[in-house]
Amino acid sequence: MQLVLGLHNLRPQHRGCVATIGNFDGVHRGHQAILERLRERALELGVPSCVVIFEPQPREFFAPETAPARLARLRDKLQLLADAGVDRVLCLAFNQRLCKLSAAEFVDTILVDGLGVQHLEVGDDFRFGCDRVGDFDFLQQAGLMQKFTVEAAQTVELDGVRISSTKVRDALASADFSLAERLLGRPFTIEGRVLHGQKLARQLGTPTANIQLKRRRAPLTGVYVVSVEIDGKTWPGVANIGVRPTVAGDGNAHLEVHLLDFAGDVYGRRLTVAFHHKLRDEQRFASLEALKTAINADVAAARAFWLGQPLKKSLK
Ligand SMILES: Cc1cc2nc3c(=O)[nH]c(=O)nc-3n(C[C@H](O)[C@H](O)[C@H](O)COP(=O)(O)O)c2cc1C
Ligand SMILES: Nc1ncnc2c1ncn2[C@@H]1O[C@H](COP(=O)(O)OP(=O)(O)OP(=O)(O)O)[C@@H](O)[C@H]1O
Repeated sequence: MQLVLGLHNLRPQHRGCVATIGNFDGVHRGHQAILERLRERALELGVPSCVVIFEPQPREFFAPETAPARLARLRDKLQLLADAGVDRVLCLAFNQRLCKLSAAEFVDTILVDGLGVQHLEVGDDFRFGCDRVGDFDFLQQAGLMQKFTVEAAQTVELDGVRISSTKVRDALASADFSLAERLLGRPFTIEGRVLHGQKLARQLGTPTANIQLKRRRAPLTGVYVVSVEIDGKTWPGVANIGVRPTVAGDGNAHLEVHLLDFAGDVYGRRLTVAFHHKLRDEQRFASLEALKTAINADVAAARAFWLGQPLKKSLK
């Protein structure tokens, strides 16, 4: 999959494609259906498929403090789009200039002049352009004039409710991991590289792998029963995701995993963590001793959870 960063990096050879536009946070089953249709259209027309995404996402630009935590980092989103067979991603900087483009300017500059789009695939609720005035009808009218076709993808629902990134976030916030899995079409996982921590965990009796989240906020916080994939092998574990109030961290979200039956060095390795069950909220303890007692209880609860439960071999 080819990644084009910014409109200015589009070249004449990039013109001619089928495209879709959106945040695609988490690449859930609704997104997957659009991507599937996009792939079919690309094959029919003999042109590449292109997904237009924004960085930051529009809500993060307009309201950075209240925008929801992302389900996946940009790197993971690109991997998921590549896995869905997308040929090209155009990642546009969402800034003052872009957000002021009218719907007509957006179509002319990005879709027609930039991408030479032949077919557009969007959800029926898709809105774009300054003040979100552009919609499906607007695109269809523009397509008639500028010679591209537009199709509204059928809404994908689960139990009568439209699947959305928001619904996945709600499922994670209420620790309903089986619902999250049904919305995503795969288990919810967080992937990252293991960094060196403050080396306090050893003193607490439970060594932990500190996974770099590279984001300020995570879509879930608390203590969880997890499984962890390392080099294709899956291990049971218990994890804390949060700001670690007892040891006064840097204010950023951290993910720390204690692997139940693993003895070895994981520094620098990439781990994939799948969440199965919430044990409790993160707490500020009065002493390290109290934190240690709580962690020991978490480990015991995680062992009890895994007793008699088969570990899924692969998280993908
Ligand atoms: C299962 C588990 C539960 C945890 N629960 C909390 C908690 O409730 N509150 C908190 O401040 N830190 C919690 N922590 C994080 C510890 O504060 C952290 O592991 C410790 O500070 C060691 O950090 P280090 O790995 O950077 O040395 C938890 C860690 C684990 C593994
Ligand atoms: N359940 C769905 N069925 C069909 N199309 C969808 C569905 N969800 C999103 N889409 C379409 O996928 C494209 C990208 O969607 P986008 O990620 O911007 O929104 P979303 O998933 O609804 O997220 P949010 O909850 O943050 O609004 C848009 O064209 C959107 O209309």
